Amino acid sequence: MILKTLSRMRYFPLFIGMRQSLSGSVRLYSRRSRGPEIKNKLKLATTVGSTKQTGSTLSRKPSPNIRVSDKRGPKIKTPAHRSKDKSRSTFNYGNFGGLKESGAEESQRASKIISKISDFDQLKVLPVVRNAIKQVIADESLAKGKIKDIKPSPIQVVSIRKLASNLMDPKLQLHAIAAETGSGKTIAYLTPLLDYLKRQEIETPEYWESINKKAVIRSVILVPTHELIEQVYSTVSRIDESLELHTCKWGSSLPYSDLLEQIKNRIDILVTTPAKLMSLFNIRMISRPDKILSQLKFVVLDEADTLLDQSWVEDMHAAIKKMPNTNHIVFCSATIPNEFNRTLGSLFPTVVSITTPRLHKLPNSLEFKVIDASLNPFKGSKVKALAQVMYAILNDGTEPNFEKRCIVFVNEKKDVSTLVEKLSTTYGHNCVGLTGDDKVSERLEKIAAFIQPPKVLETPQKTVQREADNTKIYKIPNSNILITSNEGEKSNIPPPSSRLRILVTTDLMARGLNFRGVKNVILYDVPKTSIDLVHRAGRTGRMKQRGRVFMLIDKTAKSWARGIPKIVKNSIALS
Ligand SMILES: Nc1ncnc2c1ncn2[C@@H]1O[C@H](COP(=O)(O)OP(=O)(O)OP(=O)(O)O)[C@@H](O)[C@H]1O
Repeated sequence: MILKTLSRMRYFPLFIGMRQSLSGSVRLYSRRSRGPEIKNKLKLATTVGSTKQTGSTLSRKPSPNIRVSDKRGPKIKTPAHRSKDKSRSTFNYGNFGGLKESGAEESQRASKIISKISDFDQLKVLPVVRNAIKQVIADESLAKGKIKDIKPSPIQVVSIRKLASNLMDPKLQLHAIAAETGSGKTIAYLTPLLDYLKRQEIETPEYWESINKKAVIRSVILVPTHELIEQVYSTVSRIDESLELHTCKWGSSLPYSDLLEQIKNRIDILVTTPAKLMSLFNIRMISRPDKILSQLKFVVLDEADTLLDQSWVEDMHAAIKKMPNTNHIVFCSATIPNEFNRTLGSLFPTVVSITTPRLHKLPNSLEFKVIDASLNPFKGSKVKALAQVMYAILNDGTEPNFEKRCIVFVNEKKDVSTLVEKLSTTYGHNCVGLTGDDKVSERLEKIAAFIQPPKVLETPQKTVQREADNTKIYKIPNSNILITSNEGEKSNIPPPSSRLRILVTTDLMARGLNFRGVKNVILYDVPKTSIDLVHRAGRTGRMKQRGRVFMLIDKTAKSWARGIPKIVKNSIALS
């Protein structure tokens, strides 16, 4: 009961925060209206500000009343009181817990559809769009498959099928796509978007004639970071040619004059952030921004739980209000926090959710290891434990022909530089740190080597010949990772710097980024919430690839942190 009241309280400031910007009313989308209409005004209490996001997750204080599992070990909670289906169990993780549980019926329905549809040809998509999408996947996906072997992922099956059912219906349609990290959600929303644009051209030729030479934007994909603009645009731009569409990315480096040029030639798909889109109304050179957005029919909010978080919801809401003729709004995320779920339900009561049975489950291709730094030989030093794990990753014989990459997540931005310093100078690693304080251009440069597929090594790694055995060997519990007590072990392998590349960062890089072929993620700090855990761990083990997550704990770690390997193994959803 305490949890419920508390989360309602936490939710309530959301509307209060909005009141300050929406002059006393919160617009609600009514069931019958074609577009946004004021349905009723919420009576709101005193005001509190809304916290601005500062390039890493919001610093929320854990509420004292949140119950964490007891000392005896993590409780796998069977929330009988919460879900009718007694057989399901979820794992209440972190200070908040607080992820929406998908109902059993919803999962069963999705499983049934997924079992019946295993090929793109079974989905109602224009052949030209289907071929373009399969080509994009074949070009991008690491599992260099042949076009004919490309199959839709579960979330792509259920999303494309659902949106295709009434795709060209003129009324406002709202969908929320949610599935585990690395499950192909980008293609899941891009396919219906492309299909919509091409059908508009084919099925309404007069309308198409009336706009195709106009200065308009037909669809927009909104994302929270510049890195995601680059990533999503690199996928979207691959279909330019084949579908004769004008695509545009509006990040930090696009001058207004170039943007104007592109608008003049019609933009079919714009990839940008909400703030950039809203700045259209402040560009002197643009006299009628409302006209430019008057033909905006398809809107996607990727990482939607961030875009409708307390720190963004005002910009987001203002942006959506400027799109009066939208046909489709698609919200997309790997996590549905309860708070987001309530916001969505209140602002957009007709939203239809599209999920898969693996929502809020960590990828089952993940090996999840918990390493207790309070044990010997680390004696409480997490830096030592980290160094040993790096040493083990370097020498465990995995990825023998490629440069290994490892992403280290910390909770606090201030710890990034200290850790980079330690790993580079004390242990000689090739290591960079990235936070929201870096310029966008620096950030893009730093992550480039992690977004690209792994680099091939000139001299493949030979397996380590262990020297005379005066070194003690430590085995990480339930893993094949052996750690020696003597870090300075000499052996006939190239220095670490040429074989392992390390990125130390915060949650800023945890969302959505498709770190292609990165096999190792280290959680230097225990993530505070299940949302952070899902997104950080989800940077590896993507689209059925293997991946390893090492989480460092010490004696201050709560018992629920130790329960993660079990929930990954048993494929239990986080709640
Ligand atoms: N049908 C498919 N078959 C094989 N690979 C695919 C398929 N669809 C997408 N991929 C690849 O899977 C990877 C992950 O896709 P994507 O980044 O869209 O995942 P996501 O669900 O958005 O992840 P996150 O929740 O972390 O944002 C990409 O490299 C993409 O090229």
